[in-house]
Amino acid sequence: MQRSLEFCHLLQATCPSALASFDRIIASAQGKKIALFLDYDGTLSPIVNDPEKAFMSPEMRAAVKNVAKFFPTAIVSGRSRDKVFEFVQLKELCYAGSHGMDIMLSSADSESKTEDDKETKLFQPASEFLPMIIEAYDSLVEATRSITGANVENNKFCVSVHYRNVDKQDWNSVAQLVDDVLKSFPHLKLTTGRKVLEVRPVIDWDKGKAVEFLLQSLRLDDPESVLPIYIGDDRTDEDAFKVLRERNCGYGILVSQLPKQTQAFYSLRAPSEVMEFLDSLVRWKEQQQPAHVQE
Ligand SMILES: O=P(O)(O)OC[C@H]1O[C@H](O[C@H]2O[C@H](CO)[C@@H](O)[C@H](O)[C@H]2O)[C@H](O)[C@@H](O)[C@@H]1O
Repeated sequence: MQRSLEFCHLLQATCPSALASFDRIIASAQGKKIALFLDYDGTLSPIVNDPEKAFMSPEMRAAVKNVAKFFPTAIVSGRSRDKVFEFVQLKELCYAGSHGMDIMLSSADSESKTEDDKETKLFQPASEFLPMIIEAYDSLVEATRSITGANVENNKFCVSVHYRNVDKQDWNSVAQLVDDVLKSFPHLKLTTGRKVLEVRPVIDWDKGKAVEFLLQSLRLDDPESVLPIYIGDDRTDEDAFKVLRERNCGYGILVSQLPKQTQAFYSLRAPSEVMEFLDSLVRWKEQQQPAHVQE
């Protein structure tokens, strides 16, 4: 208990709580439109052992639905776009799957329009890698078959090799097997996340680039009139935090219970605090509406 309190102080010291700093955050949003970017696993849903069961709560879904009524909102996830949509189930959002390599500008539009219209709303900078990713997925499944608890997930333009449920003494073997497979795929690279090894194309594209692309495409790239806020918990979210910090145009919010090196400005300790933050944004916006609009 003592130890976790100390950690908490350290994190607060380097990266203040977004809830405690809420007034300061909204003060810098005065006269601007807030644009929200939300990671999924560990941010909107708690981390669980089975990636197929990482459901978000109905309360969190309602909180995201509510913020999206007031602010343009996008989900930016390492999951495949289809999978993360299956979890979130909100048509009013934009979705960037596969760590930003599969962007659908508006899922609401995607159902009602023709195939041509759909294509103009889709951005897939790694599409040429699709056959290679399928091949790598098959090889990784085969290579890790003998490791109890290892789980390979196909995220369309990238592949996740999970070791959360693998005995700790076999973690190095998983890493070695993945390295060995990658020797046959020089155009794929490895990144790491929360008890997961992520295999993806070597292209210069990440969640940071995806956020820049979304800001531009949605005409939200004027820092004088837009304040982007990105909330995420993982290493891959750091690319997005960095973009906002370097452009000096918005805030990254790291979701973490432990102190971490981060490019984020603020922190929240768990998805429950993310929900509280989203609810606070909605309450603040509702208070700003003239009475006749609220009725
Ligand atoms: O960018 P994200 O939406 O955060 O996706 C990153 C990875 O998230 C998922 O894995 C993580 O969450 C799982 C469920 O809680 C957990 O079991 C796993 O250990 C975590 O690494 C997802 O399954 C991966 O494919 C994503 O790359």
